[in-house]
Amino acid sequence: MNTKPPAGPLVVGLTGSIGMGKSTVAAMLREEGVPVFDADAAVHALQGPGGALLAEIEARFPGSTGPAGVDRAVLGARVFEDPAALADLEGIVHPAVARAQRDFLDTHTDAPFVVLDIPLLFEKGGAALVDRVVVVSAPETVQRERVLARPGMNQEKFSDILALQTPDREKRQRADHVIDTGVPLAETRRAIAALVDTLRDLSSARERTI
Ligand SMILES: CC(C)(COP(=O)(O)OP(=O)(O)OC[C@H]1O[C@@H](n2cnc3c(N)ncnc32)[C@H](O)[C@@H]1O)[C@@H](O)C(=O)NCCC(=O)NCCS
Ligand SMILES: Nc1ncnc2c1ncn2[C@@H]1O[C@H](COP(=O)(O)OP(=O)(O)OP(=O)(O)O)[C@@H](O)[C@H]1O
Repeated sequence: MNTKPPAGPLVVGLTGSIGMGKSTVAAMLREEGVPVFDADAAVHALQGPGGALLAEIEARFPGSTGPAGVDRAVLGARVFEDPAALADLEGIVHPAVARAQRDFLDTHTDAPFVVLDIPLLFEKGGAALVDRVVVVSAPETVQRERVLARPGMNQEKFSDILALQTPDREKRQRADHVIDTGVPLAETRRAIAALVDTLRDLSSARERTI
C-alpha cells in the first residue's frame, strides 16, 4: 500500500522570449482553471504605486520612481543597454519575486499541477527547478511585428532586449512542450486545452508511482 504523502503539484514553468505570446497563453491556462503564478505581475506590484521596492530602486536609480511607482520607460532606458545597471536592478527585484513565488506554491498545494509564468526561466536557472518546461514561440517575423507595434518600442530597444534573452531556437530545443502562437488564437487555445490534459495525466501518473 502507498503510505507516502502526496508529492504536491507538478510544477510547470512557462516561458518565451519577448512578444512570443506568453501572457496570452498564461491567460488561456487560467481560463482552463489552472493556477498560474505571474512573475511579471509580481514585479509590477512591487514597482507600482506604494510598491515595496520603490525606495530601494529610487536610491540606486534616482529619478526613476514617482507617485505612480517606477517610470518603466525611464528605468528601461537605464538598464537595457547597461548590463551592470540591469544586474543591480535584478539584485533588488528577483529576491522579492522569489518570495512571492514561494508564497504562491505554499497556497496551491492541492492542485494537480501549477504553472509558473517566468520570462527568464532559462536565463536565471529556473528551468532546473521545475518538473516540465513549456515554451511559447512564434516565427521571428511575427515576434518582430508584434513587438515593434508596441508603444515606446523601437528596433534598438528590441535588439538590446533580445541580446539579453536565451535565443528562441535554444528555448525550443530545451522545452518539454512548445506552444506555437504564430497561428490563429483559436488554434493556440486548442493546443492549450490539449496541454492541460497532458499535464493532468502526467500529474496523476506521477501520483500512482509514489
Ligand atoms: C526595466 C523594467 C522596469 C522595464 O519595464 P517595461 O515595462 O518597459 O518592460 P517589460 O518589463 O515589459 O519587459 C520587456 C521585455 O524585456 C524582458 N526583460 C525584462 N527584464 C529583463 C531582464 N532582467 N533580462 C532580460 N529580459 C528582460 C521582458 O521579459 C520582456 O520580454 C522592467 O523590465 C524590470 O523591472 N526588469 C527587471 C526585473 C525583471 O527581471 N523582470 C523580468 C523577469 S520577472
Ligand atoms: N495564436 C496566438 N497566441 C498568442 N498570442 C497571439 C496569437 N495570435 C495573435 N496573438 C497576439 O500576439 C500578442 C502576444 O503578446 P503577449 O503580451 O501575450 O506576449 P508576451 O510574450 O507576454 O510578451 P512580453 O514577453 O514582451 O511581455 C497579443 O497581442 C496576442 O493577441
